[in-house]
Amino acid sequence: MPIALITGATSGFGRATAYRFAEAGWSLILTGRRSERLAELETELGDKVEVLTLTLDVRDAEAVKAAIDGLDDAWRRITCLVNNAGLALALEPAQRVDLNDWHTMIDTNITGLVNVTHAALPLLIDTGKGASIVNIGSVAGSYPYPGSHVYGATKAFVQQFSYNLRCDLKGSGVRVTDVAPGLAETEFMLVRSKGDEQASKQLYAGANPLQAEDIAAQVFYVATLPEHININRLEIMPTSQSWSPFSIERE
Ligand SMILES: NC(=O)C1=CN([C@@H]2O[C@H](COP(=O)(O)OP(=O)(O)OC[C@H]3O[C@@H](n4cnc5c(N)ncnc54)[C@H](OP(=O)(O)O)[C@@H]3O)[C@@H](O)[C@H]2O)C=CC1
Ligand SMILES: O=CCS(=O)(=O)O
Repeated sequence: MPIALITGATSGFGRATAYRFAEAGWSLILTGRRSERLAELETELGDKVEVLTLTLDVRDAEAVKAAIDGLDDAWRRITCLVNNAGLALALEPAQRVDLNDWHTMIDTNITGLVNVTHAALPLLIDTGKGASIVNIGSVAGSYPYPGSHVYGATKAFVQQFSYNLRCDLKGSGVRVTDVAPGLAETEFMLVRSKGDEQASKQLYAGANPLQAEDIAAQVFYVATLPEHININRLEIMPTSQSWSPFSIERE
């Protein structure tokens, strides 16, 4: 069975993606920081498919490398890497943000993603044709909005890194896709608001947002296309979400 390595599998898109690949019988390497949630996933999915869980903080380059280098032969033929672990922090405008929040987003969404990619690339290249890297970007990487500051910038990195990887992976058979969702109901806003359940409920209320399963279906779709097809970028919004006019400050 093909193997998917999914980062941030303990919640939201990552968790739903684990379920989607399990439905198709894939073997799963599931990672996240919360070991108890990983253990739950192993219990829930382990009787259906092969599951290996790795408690990992993607920001820790050495730990990521040790975990991936240390995979047994049976787990090394990775067909799909889903770089999903990530977060937004801070709802304030840039001039009022705690600098630590910016660093956490950069360390997780950029450094974490490149840590995992760097460690997994040799394995994906060994797998060759049909292998893929699915990076979870965001509409925030393409369109500015107030309060997006470093979060949107990290997702712009994800998009460009995905395109640039394609250039270097030419001839290897490994595909790369930037999946860029818009408003989606997960623990994302709970994390962004630092635990404010009311703020999270309010954001999604009446908006008919994307659900984690909607994104999982798209990730599975791009990873299972015929091997000669590479979707470069897939941008997905709920129908309820669109753009506003430019904002003009008048005298
Ligand atoms: N929901 C949305 O509206 C959108 C989200 N996204 C992106 O989708 C991705 C998934 O977010 P979503 O499912 O919504 O949010 P969730 O908060 O539900 O899930 C985030 C996941 O990332 C993991 N994670 C966070 N930091 C780290 C870390 N340092 N090391 C390892 N794992 C980490 C968490 O696991 P744990 O805490 O156990 O480590 C968790 O499993 C993110 O990259 C996010 O930016 C993109 C567009 C829209
Ligand atoms: O990445 C998340 C989507 S949004 O909140 O920036 O629209």
